Amino acid sequence: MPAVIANNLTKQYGKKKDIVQALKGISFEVEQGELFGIIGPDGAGKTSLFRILTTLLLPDGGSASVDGLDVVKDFKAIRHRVGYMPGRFSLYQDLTIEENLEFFATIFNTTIKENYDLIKDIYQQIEPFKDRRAGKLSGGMKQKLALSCALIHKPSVLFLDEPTTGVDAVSRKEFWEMLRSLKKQGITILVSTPYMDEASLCDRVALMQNGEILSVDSPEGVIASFKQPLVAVKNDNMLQLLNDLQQFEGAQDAYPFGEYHHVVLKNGYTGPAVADYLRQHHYEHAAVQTIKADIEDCFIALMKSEKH
Ligand SMILES: Nc1ncnc2c1ncn2[C@@H]1O[C@H](COP(=O)(O)OP(=O)(O)OP(=O)(O)O)[C@@H](O)[C@H]1O
Repeated sequence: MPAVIANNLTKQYGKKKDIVQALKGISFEVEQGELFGIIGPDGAGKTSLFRILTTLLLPDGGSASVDGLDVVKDFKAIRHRVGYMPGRFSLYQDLTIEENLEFFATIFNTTIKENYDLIKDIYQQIEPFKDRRAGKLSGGMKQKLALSCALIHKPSVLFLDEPTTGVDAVSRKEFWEMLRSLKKQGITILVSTPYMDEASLCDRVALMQNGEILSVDSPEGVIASFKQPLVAVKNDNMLQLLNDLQQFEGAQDAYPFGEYHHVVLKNGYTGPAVADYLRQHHYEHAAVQTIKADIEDCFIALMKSEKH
């Protein structure tokens, strides 16, 4: 039995002229023990989806189950089985680290001691500061405390809504390592993120945009679906270069990518054709390299093809 099943979920906000269709019929399944990513920009509908699956919001249509339990009918039972780390900091700022953790343990009728093993690796990193108020912690420490609190009742499915947003690169990396070790303990994890590069750290990812899921696949599967030739181009005047690349008849798309511009070529065009075009436009020293698509290139292509 899959750990999570979403079947044609819909959700809208507002009335009449101001209606926002936040979820437009979302369907997917997450297997037990999977680390499943939901990647999408702000406003894609990730929070609405997580709030429905954690029984904090009712869907307008469709159905969903977690651990075989229905999110509407069996909401009470589900609440004991899921851990939820909301996007915004959810802890009590005036309580200390230890008091926050005790509070969450008490609501679930358990104790820190009882489930210490599960949170040990994470909690030990902040335990030396256990008397510090949550409001006075750094972003990375808050994140570790919030994760400990979401885990303290030993959930079988963990929902993490944008846990790495606004967190520095080192803490982001550490956080993903923590998730991989939680996965080894058999916990199913759904994690949402706006960062496309985090997709490659998941077992499978769903790409979400405007209330719809555009694809569900393994990171390798997403990359394999990219069939167009791709080149990376660099020169001194990157802004002018981008404009010129976008005018190239063989370019299907051109966009900034780190210190390069990536150009997706129409079939039949190759790197040397791009180099010729640039020479004709007086770029004597532009570096043009044929490259393999990265997961971000694949998502950009999927999102743009959906928009058209
Ligand atoms: N309570 C609400 N009332 C009106 N519109 C809402 C409400 N909550 C969300 N929305 C709208 O629904 C859409 C989806 O929002 P949601 O928060 O689910 O997306 P998200 O992917 O989590 O984005 P974010 O990271 O910005 O929270 C957005 O257009 C948002 O403005």
